[in-house]
Amino acid sequence: MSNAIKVENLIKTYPSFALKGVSFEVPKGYITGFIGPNGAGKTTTIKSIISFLKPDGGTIELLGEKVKEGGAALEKVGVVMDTPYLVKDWTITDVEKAVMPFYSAWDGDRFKSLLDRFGIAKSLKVRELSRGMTVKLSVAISLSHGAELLILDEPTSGLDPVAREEICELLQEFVSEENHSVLFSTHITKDLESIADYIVFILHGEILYAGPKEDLMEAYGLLKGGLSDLPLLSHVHLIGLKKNSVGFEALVKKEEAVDLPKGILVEPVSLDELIIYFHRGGNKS
Ligand SMILES: Nc1ncnc2c1ncn2[C@@H]1O[C@H](COP(=O)(O)OP(=O)(O)OP(=O)(O)O)[C@@H](O)[C@H]1O
Repeated sequence: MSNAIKVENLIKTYPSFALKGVSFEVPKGYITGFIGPNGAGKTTTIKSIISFLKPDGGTIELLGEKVKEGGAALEKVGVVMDTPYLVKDWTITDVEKAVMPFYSAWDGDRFKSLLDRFGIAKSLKVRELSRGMTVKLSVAISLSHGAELLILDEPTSGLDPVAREEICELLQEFVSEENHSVLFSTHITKDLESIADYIVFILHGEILYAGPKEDLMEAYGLLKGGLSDLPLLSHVHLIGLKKNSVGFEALVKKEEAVDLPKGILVEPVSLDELIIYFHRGGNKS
C-alpha cells in the first residue's frame, strides 16, 4: 500500500518538550485520525509535516516526495489549521484572489459551488464567519485547488454537532475519490470512531500506536472489578488504572489479560478511554 505521508524519526526539541523520533505512515485512500492528550505533540508534528516548523531531525515524505530543506510542495495538499491564517478584513472574494495564484489547478466554479453548498456568500468578510463557516471555507479552498491530501488540525473543535457532522461527511466524500487521503487531528474522538480507518496515537512526543483503528480497538480492553480483586491481578500489566471506593477499572492489552479471577470482566474500550488511561498510567497500590 502506498503512503500519502511517511514520517521517519522526526525530532523537534523545545525547552520543555520534544518529539522523540516520531515515525508513522498515513496510507493513501483513507482517513487517518491523529489523537493524543493536550500537549502530546500533534500540532508540532503537523506543523513539521507542512514545513511551518523546521524539525531538528528526521525525514518526511508527502505524496511520495521527500520534503526538502526550504519547505514542502503543498500544491496537492490542503491544510486546515486550528488557527486560520486568513486576514479578518478580507471578503471571501479577496480570499479567493489571494490564494488563487498559488495553485495552477484552481477551480473557481468548484469553489463557488462549495460556498453555495455551505451557505457562505462571497461578499462576507472573514471576521463575519462563524468558527464552523471558517473551517468550511478552509476545506472549500483545499477542495478547489485539486488537493489529494487534506491535513487538518482540530477542524471540529468548537463546532456544534451539526457542523461537526457536515465536516465529517465532507471528509468522507473527499476520500471516496481515488487516492485522496486525510490526516485529521482531534480531541473529539467520537468523530474518529465513525469515520477514521487508521489511528496514530501520540503521547509525550512518542508514537504509541499507528495502524488500523479496528486493530487498536481490538487489542485493548477495560478490566472491571472490585478493589479486593486488584491483588489477584499482579500478573497483568495495568496500563492505566482508576479506583473508586468500591471498585476499579484498568486498561489492559487483551492478550495479557489471562488467568483472570472469577467475576472480572474485560469490556470494549473507546478511543477516549484509551487516551485517558494511557495518560493516567497504572499504579496498583
Ligand atoms: N514554539 C514553541 N516553543 C516552546 N514550546 C512549544 C512551542 N510550541 C509548542 N510547544 C510545546 O510543545 C508541547 C506540544 O505542543 P503541541 O501543540 O504540539 O501539542 P498538541 O498535542 O497539539 O496539544 P493540543 O491538543 O493542546 O493542541 C507543548 O508542551 C507546548 O507547550
